[in-house]
Amino acid sequence: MIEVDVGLKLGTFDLEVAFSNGGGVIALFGQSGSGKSLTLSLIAGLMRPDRGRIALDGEVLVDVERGVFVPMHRRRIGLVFQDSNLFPHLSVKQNLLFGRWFAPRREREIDFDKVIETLGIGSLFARRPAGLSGGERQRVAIGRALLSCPKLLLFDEPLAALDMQRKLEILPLIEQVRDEFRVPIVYVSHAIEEVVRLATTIVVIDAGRVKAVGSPGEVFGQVAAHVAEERFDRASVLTMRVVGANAAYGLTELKHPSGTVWLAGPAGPIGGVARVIVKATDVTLATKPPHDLSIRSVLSGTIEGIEKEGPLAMVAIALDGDGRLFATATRHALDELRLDCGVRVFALIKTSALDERQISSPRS
Ligand SMILES: Nc1ncnc2c1ncn2[C@@H]1O[C@H](COP(=O)(O)OP(=O)(O)OP(=O)(O)O)[C@@H](O)[C@H]1O
Repeated sequence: MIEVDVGLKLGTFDLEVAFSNGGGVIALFGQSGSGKSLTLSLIAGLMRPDRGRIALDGEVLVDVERGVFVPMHRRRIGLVFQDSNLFPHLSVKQNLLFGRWFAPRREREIDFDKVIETLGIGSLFARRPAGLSGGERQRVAIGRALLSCPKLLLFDEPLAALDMQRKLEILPLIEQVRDEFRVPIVYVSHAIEEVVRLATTIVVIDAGRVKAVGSPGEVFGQVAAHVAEERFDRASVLTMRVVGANAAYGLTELKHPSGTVWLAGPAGPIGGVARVIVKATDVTLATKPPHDLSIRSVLSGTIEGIEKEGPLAMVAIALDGDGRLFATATRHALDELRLDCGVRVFALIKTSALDERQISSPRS
């Protein structure tokens, strides 16, 4: 259990954040410069807050009022950054063992071989970090952090420097770390696909303040207040069943009570359940079922809310059966189609807008 309630003033920037998490992944999500990395630095012990308290599993790491500050190396916290920060003069194996060295012998519960196998890094032992690809470096960095048998793992934009293919390789590994090694994680990112896929709880940070806390569905299910600014961050999380596949075209068919969504790529076994993340900007609205269009993914529902700002609008749709879907539209389109609360609509989703990253298996 991580408990954070701290304040820090740096120049003109004022950070005041409070949140706690019992386990799983807590994601700090927000725009660049909102204070996510500063919050991680305070948890890691890289910086001291001006006020407040941080506790991990009941142990107080920082209590400004009582003069408590546990130094970084005694916090038992593993760090993974965007650039892996491996020691360039050490081999991969030495880097991994360095992480191990920090764990007190009797607390080395995490099995070395299991970590190496999970991350697929056994063949890299003799190599130096400079000779590794970006994805390999991040896998070794995750291994090093995990092998220190931390009480908490901190990830700061670990995928930001990687291309899409590498991201798709590493995301499932982070999920495995979450599920198999059961180390609580605080994960910083401004990529909505990553936080929705990984997080149990999302803390939205905006200009140094906590703006929202909740599950992915709760946090991204709120109606946008600032349409223009938030439209690229707005997404819906829908629970669907995997019902079939079109192997010839590499497509997976997902069913929701309101319709069908096709995914370009795999989504787990047929019969399984998947969470699908649909960005509001990838949804088009129609008042009739579409004909003669290339769109194959269509969900039906009723408009339950509209927020307008400038030329744009954010439309919230109560899908038939269950769930809420957001769609962006221009105000011009709303007027032409006479879209208003209570109107039945068909939401068209571009299949190519959804990839494996937008799909995850819900955790128990
Ligand atoms: N040492 C410092 N002195 C003064 N201001 C700082 C210092 N470190 C960070 N800041 C400011 O604090 C704010 C929050 O920075 P932070 O790195 O936490 O943002 P972030 O949300 O992690 O952004 P990004 O996603 O770009 O990394 C920024 O405005 C930054 O300029």
